[in-house]
Amino acid sequence: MASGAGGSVAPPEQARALFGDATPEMARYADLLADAGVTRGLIGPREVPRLWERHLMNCAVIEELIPEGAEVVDVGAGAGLPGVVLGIIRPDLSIVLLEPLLRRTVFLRECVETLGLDNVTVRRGRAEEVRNELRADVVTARAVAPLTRLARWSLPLIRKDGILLALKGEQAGSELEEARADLSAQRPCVADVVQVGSGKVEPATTVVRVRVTSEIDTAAPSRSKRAPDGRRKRGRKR
Ligand SMILES: C[S@@+](CC[C@H](N)C(=O)[O-])C[C@H]1O[C@@H](n2cnc3c(N)ncnc32)[C@H](O)[C@@H]1O
Repeated sequence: MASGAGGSVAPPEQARALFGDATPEMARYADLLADAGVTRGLIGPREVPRLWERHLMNCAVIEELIPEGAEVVDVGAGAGLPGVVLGIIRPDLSIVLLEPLLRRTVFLRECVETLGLDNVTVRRGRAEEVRNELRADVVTARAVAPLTRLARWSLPLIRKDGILLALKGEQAGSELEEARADLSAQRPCVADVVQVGSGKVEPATTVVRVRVTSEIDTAAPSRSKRAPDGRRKRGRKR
């Protein structure tokens, strides 16, 4: 991994409280973002002082919406937000970081390798190109596209009873109301806006949650083998 940019930012007290034992690993990821992430133009240098509060912690709190052992696709992962964060704090999840741009996938692969995240894989491509190959219980997306377009790309990837979690800002409610009819026309679903992380992050993270209530009509193979009890095997290479 190339180095030489902005150095590192120590985790604030609230981050230590939120991440617990995962804090050192999260700090390594923060260093990768602050260093190679900045020199390669994947995040702006002005983001470095607010990496923890605005990016890592803000992303991490969505984990409370994700069921145990879920298969997750992070659409438009960019430099790994929220997918890498989730991979660090939730080793039970199986996560695909889906990203079309080569230099971003190179960085993501380096992060996965450096952090030893064997529950995370990187896939180069656009969401609309992988609908016959990838299936997810949960699709996450942050700062990727307006909701209608994001849903058009993402809903075909989601299993029945699976969810799209779109991290949005203050306009989430109005964006959802404008998109609601279009979402239902794409696939039967129910959608709401939820706040997560109250008391852990300030402000709380706003998420548009879309639960798909219909089966996918085309079959695609599962990405990972489940144990006989239906749960994924845990464990991580260090
Ligand atoms: C503004 S960045 C956000 C990255 C990251 N999620 C974050 O919050 O920092 C949007 C990302 O979406 C990716 N993207 C754009 N269109 C896409 C598509 N159709 N499928 C998957 N990713 C896409 C872009 O390449 C870019 O990396």
